[in-house]
Amino acid sequence: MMRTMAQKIGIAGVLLLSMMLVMAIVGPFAVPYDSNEQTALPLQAPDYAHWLGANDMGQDILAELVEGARVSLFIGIASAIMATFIGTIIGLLAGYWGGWPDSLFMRIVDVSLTLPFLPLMIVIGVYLGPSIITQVIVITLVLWASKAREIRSQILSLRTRGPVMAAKSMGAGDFYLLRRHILPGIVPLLIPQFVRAVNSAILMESALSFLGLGDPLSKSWGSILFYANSRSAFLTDAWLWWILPPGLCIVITVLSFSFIGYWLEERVSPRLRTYLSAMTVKRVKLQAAAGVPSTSEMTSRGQVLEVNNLTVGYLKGSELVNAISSVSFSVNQGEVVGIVGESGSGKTTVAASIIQLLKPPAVLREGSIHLCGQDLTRLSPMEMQKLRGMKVALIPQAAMNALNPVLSVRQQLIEAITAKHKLGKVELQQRVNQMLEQVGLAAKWGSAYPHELSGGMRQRVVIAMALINEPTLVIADEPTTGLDIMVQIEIMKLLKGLQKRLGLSMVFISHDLPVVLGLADRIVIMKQGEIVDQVASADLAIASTHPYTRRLMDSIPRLKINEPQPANIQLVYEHS
Ligand SMILES: Nc1ncnc2c1ncn2[C@@H]1O[C@H](COP(=O)(O)OP(=O)(O)OP(=O)(O)O)[C@@H](O)[C@H]1O
Repeated sequence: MMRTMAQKIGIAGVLLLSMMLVMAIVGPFAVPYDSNEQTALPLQAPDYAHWLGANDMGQDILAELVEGARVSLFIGIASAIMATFIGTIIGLLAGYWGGWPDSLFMRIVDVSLTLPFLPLMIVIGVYLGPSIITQVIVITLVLWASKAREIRSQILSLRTRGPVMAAKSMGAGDFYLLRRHILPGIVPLLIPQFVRAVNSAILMESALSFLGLGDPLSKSWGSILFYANSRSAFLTDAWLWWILPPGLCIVITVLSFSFIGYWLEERVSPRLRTYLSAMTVKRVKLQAAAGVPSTSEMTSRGQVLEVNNLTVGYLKGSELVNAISSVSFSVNQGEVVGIVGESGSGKTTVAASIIQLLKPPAVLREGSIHLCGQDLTRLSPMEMQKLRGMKVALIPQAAMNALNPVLSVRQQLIEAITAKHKLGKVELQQRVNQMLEQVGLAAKWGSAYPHELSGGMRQRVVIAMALINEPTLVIADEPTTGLDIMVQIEIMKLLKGLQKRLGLSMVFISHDLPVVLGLADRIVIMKQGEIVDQVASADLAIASTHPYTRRLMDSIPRLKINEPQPANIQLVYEHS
């Protein structure tokens, strides 16, 4: 069975922690601890042959370590549970209800975060008396506030997310929202928080006890170090048997919790889990890919893009399910290739593969994507980043998602240029104005923010951003989705004009055959992840005999009842 790195680390963490737990739980039966007898260990080094209990002194050390494991683990885990619990409740109340509870709790959090650790211990220790409980209270007081703040900010972001708003609009109550949407959203945050809290608490307890502020009646690993230090063990040979063992126990425990936390974080966060699995599979598969045409071979064919045998899968559990299989097509210089298919046929997966922005759990299993002779599947992320915008650009589906709401149109266009070129201020402004004009927006719109524009205008800005660095290939992934029919026609006219004027090579993706026919020179028809037909647009009505293509054509609405199907569908779009 193949294990991810996180799983291996998690297993190491569990093994290390088990050692410590066995020591804490079973240890006292083997080496009972008596606080009256084992308070003053001698200074001279023991006989190491008898270290593990064969003589009295070895037995004393072991008994103290075992007792230390019980005390340190108890304080660490108890403080972490309390700090995480209090932090979660306060963060939840403040973040979810806002208003005065938020203001009140956040002021308390601010004050708590400024509390100094040592004076707090001394003050509370004086009032309550030094004990394990006092240590748990002080450590909890120090740790809970940062947890509350993290949880609050997570909830602030969760409570305005789409699913929560949708549930609210359906009349869902607060309890339902908290149980179904908010709490599951913060669990992935709680686990690493708890583990970090255990580690911090163990380290804090050790530090307090080492400084002599621990419980004098119990022996933690920190107080063993305190006694060792007070009898100058750091300066003599005694460090090896008096300081090293408790020090190692602290390190092993902290490491074990960190390892387990890392693994648990991956377990409870599906995104993280699929990401790691996808990364593992991707490496294996791509190493296996072979036999792709050489760069010189590709260039001699004169194609801008050649996709060969592309297969991409999505990890579902431990299974890799193909979303697209053996997809092959090419785009010539100045040609527009339309990819048409019903929802879920794999169009977006093809687009994301070309621009190498497949998101986990997607795995590029095999195939090659040659852009101007370079196989994009073999480029490093850095090399690919350099090509994006310059050689290949994407016009995405939802313009609003592609634009930064806090930057003006001009700032965003300037950012797109300066990411790739060094231009002076005047040249930058000229280029931005020129691009705005090319997409049919007056220069004054440069100072507008995305929310001040209509959907069609936003889409124009996105087109301007994609074209501003004059890419060789443009991928337009359903660029008219969500726009009304008149704006769709405007955007299609704009794209067609730009394509002709700039001689763009383009992959145009849509589920709408008439829309694609209005622009594309060649049509690639996809169904269930495979290409089922490829034909020149002009010949589609006559040349294509594939039943699926014919069905798509039959589904195009006719303008008049009883009007015969036009021979060239391209006319339908142009007249509409
Ligand atoms: N994140 C994902 N996890 C698992 N499967 C996915 C994921 N994204 C897409 N798929 C699957 O991949 C297949 C192709 O999806 P893709 O989005 O590429 O299709 P599409 O043709 O672009 O659809 P649409 O037109 O609706 O956007 C679908 O079967 C879909 O279920």
